[in-house]
Amino acid sequence: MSESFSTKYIEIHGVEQTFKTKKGPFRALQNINLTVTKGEFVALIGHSGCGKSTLLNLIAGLTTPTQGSLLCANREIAGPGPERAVVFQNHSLLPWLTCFENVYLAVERVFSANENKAQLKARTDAALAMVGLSPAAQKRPGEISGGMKQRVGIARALSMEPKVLLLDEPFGALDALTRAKLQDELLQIVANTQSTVVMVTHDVDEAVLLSDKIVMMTNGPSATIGEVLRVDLPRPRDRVALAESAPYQQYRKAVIDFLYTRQAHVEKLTA
Ligand SMILES: Nc1ncnc2c1ncn2[C@@H]1O[C@H](COP(=O)(O)OP(=O)(O)OP(=O)(O)O)[C@@H](O)[C@H]1O
Repeated sequence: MSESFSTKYIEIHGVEQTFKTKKGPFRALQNINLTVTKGEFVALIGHSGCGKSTLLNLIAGLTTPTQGSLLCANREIAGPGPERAVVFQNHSLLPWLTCFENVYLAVERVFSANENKAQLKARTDAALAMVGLSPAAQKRPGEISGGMKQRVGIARALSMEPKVLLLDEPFGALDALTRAKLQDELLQIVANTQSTVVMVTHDVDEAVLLSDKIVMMTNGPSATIGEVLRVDLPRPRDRVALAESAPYQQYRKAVIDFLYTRQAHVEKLTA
């Protein structure tokens, strides 16, 4: 197997997604072609309603395309799988379980066939430690902040050791300071775990700060990929130093130009 072949983690070929609606078929996406390589951080950005979540759901295997194909690690994506963990904006934790139990549930599902309880517990502890949540392990979601809940969601996803981490606006509901802190933590975690990440965002700065590649989508209906911007900023990235740098500003401007000049449609974007 050649190196370039084996490092393609996600391949999307000619994908179209049409929904059945009361008013007839609605084509949300058309002709989507994209490759995400191992260890790459990809941001999906575009105006509200263009189809970012639809595309992420297809990669997650929560839906199937009406045309085209999606592969993960050279295998057709035919449904959800532990190699593709999803973190949603609303953290979707089970409120009656502690943070530890929420993560343990996922660990158990993926590893219980081959590992004993002590090993599963160690994995859970390690995932919570990775997001700095060991002290809150025995608390329930109702007893912790929104940012902490989101960290539990990320810990739960990471605990499954997924090949790909799929993030659907994971920080969208958080205040600016918490959001910045979690972005920095995510950068650190991704550097440590070498994870492959696809993240939906509305935030231009978030996309430039985190990504290796920004996939800019045209407006729907029948949205497609308008442009892919490669972000060649060195890592580790420091938000304060970067904000002043000329290359950062150029990447930022390229995304803003695409969104506001070429796909003008003002809604919900943070620039
Ligand atoms: N199950 C569905 N049935 C019918 N239409 C749908 C369905 N899911 C999504 N759509 C439509 O497909 C389009 C894309 O939706 P999607 O949620 O993927 O956009 P988005 O870019 O993620 O939006 P936002 O940024 O606001 O979250 C929208 O017009 C939406 O109304």
